[in-house]
Amino acid sequence: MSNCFVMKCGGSTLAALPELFFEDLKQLQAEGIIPVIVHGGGPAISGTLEKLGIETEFVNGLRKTNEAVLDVVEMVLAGQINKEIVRKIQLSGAKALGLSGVDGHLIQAQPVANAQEVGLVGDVTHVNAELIRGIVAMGYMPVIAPVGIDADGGQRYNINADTAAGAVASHLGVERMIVVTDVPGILKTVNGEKQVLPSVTVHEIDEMIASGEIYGGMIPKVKAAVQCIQGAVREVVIVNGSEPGVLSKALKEGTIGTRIVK
Ligand SMILES: Nc1ncnc2c1ncn2[C@@H]1O[C@H](COP(=O)(O)OP(=O)(O)O)[C@@H](O)[C@H]1O
Ligand SMILES: CC(=O)N[C@@H](CCC(=O)OP(=O)(O)O)C(=O)O
Repeated sequence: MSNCFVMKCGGSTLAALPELFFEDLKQLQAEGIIPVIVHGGGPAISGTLEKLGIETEFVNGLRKTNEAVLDVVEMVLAGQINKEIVRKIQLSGAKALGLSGVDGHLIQAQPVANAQEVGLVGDVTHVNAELIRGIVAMGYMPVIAPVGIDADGGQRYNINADTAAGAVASHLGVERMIVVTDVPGILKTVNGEKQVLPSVTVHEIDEMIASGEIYGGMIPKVKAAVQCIQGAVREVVIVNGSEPGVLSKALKEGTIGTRIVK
C-alpha cells in the first residue's frame, strides 16, 4: 500500500499531542497519504493497575501479564485510549475507526519465546491486512490497539505496541513507519552533550544497545524497526509528537527525528 504509512503513537506522548498534530494527520489523509495508526498506552495501563492494587513489573521492556493484568490492558488500550484517539481525529474533521487486534482477527499472536517469564505476552504471527485495506478504502483511518488473539480465537495476548506496529507495517507492505514518542529521536552523547542522530544503521543500533546508550522503552522501538526494514519497509523514523508539523516534516521533508534505514 504505497499511499499508506504506519504511525505508532506511544503512551508517553499521547497526552502531550497538540491539536495541530491531528490537523496534520487530517491534512495528510486529504492529500492521499493515509495513516494507519497503532497506539500504546503503557503509562495509563500502569496507572490503572496501581489504582486497582494490581502489581506490575517489566522484564526487558515487556509487562508481565496474567489474566487480571490482561483485563486491564484490554480495558485501557481498546477502551479508554483507543476511543480518546478516535475522538481527537474526528474533532479534527477526519474519519477514524478504532479497533483492537482482536476485532476481525486483526492481529493474530502466539506466546513470546520467554512466556514462562512474562506470561500472556504475544508475538505477531499474522495481520489481517485485507481488513485494514477495507477500512482505508472506506475513507477511515484505522486506529489499532495492540491486543492480539490466537488462531483459535480463544486466547488474548498483550503485545508491545512497537512490536505490533512493526508487524502491521510489514504485513501491510508500507514503505514507511513513523514512531511518535516523547524524545526527538535516538539520542547519543557526543563530547558530553546529548545529540539527536539524524540516521542510524542496524550495526550502530546493536552497538548502542550493547553499550547501554539505547535502553528501556527505546529497545522495542529499534528492534521493531530493524525487523521491519528487513522486508518491504524502507525506513522507520523516530520523532517527538509534540514538535509542530512533525508528521509532514518526517514524510515530506525528511528533516526531523532519527531515520533507521537498511
Ligand atoms: N538512546 C536513546 N535516545 C532517546 N531515548 C531513549 C534512548 N534510550 C532510551 N530512551 C528512552 O526511551 C523512551 C521512549 O520509550 P517509551 O517511554 O517506552 O515511549 P513510548 O510510550 O512512546 O513507547 C525515552 O523517553 C527515553 O527515556
Ligand atoms: C507486552 C507489553 O509490555 N505491552 C504493553 C502494551 C502497551 C504499550 O506498548 O504502550 P507504549 O507504547 O506506551 O509503551 C504494556 O502492557 O504496557
